[in-house]
Amino acid sequence: MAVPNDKRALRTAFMEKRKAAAALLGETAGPAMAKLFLAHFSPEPGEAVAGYMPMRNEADPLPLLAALREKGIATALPRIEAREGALGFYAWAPGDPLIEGPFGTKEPSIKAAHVVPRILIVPLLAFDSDGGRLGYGGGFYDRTLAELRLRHRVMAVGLAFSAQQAENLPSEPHDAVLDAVVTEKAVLFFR
Ligand SMILES: Nc1nc2c(c(=O)[nH]1)N(C=O)[C@@H](CNc1ccc(C(=O)N[C@@H](CCC(=O)O)C(=O)O)cc1)CN2
Ligand SMILES: Nc1ncnc2c1ncn2[C@@H]1O[C@H](COP(=O)(O)OP(=O)(O)OP(=O)(O)O)[C@@H](O)[C@H]1O
Repeated sequence: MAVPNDKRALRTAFMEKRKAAAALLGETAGPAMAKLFLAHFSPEPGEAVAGYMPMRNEADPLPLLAALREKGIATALPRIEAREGALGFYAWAPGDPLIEGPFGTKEPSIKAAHVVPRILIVPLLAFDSDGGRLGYGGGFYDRTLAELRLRHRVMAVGLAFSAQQAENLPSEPHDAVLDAVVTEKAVLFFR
């Protein structure tokens, strides 16, 4: 099935909004988001938190990953294991080596240990007040959250600039919903 036209136009529009917000807020946003996350979520040691390596003006989760690591919480990054599949997660902390992955991503080394995360920090282009999420269109997080949610409770926490909030994103049956979003200003809970 073709990608709905409105999703494509929204991707272009929110790529621009995210770029402007990143330029405006600079390096202050990542630490502000880390502080807000830690004020609302308290992962237990043993509950791994998955983040991502920021690309193309995405909100920066590295200050948060570093803070979690200091508290003794295991942190991980995704690896694209199959184009049509779910992401795999592998142990990684700021400073650990990275290798080039598909689509311009950077991934943990092949020696990193496999991790099953309970909290996922999710990258996005846009979110809405129902927890709807727009990504790059690969469907990776939709498939990953659907698969993980069959097995155990997961918290999917979007990380975004407040300027990435959309009115009403188009929603398709396969779209996985976010539990919360952390911006530089607030934490929003959706379910
Ligand atoms: N930082 C980060 N890491 C991530 C994601 C992400 O959104 N952000 N992903 C989230 O899923 C996965 C990677 N998925 C991606 C999917 C598509 C493109 C991409 O550049 N797509 C092209 C179109 C390519 C095509 O049509 O073949 C584009 O948007 O121009 C990038 C990453 C896993 N790692
Ligand atoms: N649970 C699923 N099972 C099989 N295919 C899926 C599933 N979820 C998504 N897809 C596929 O992924 C495609 C892209 O989905 P969508 O446009 O919602 O991506 P996205 O959420 O914006 O991207 P991403 O999650 O990679 O950031 C869909 O058209 C569909 O073919």
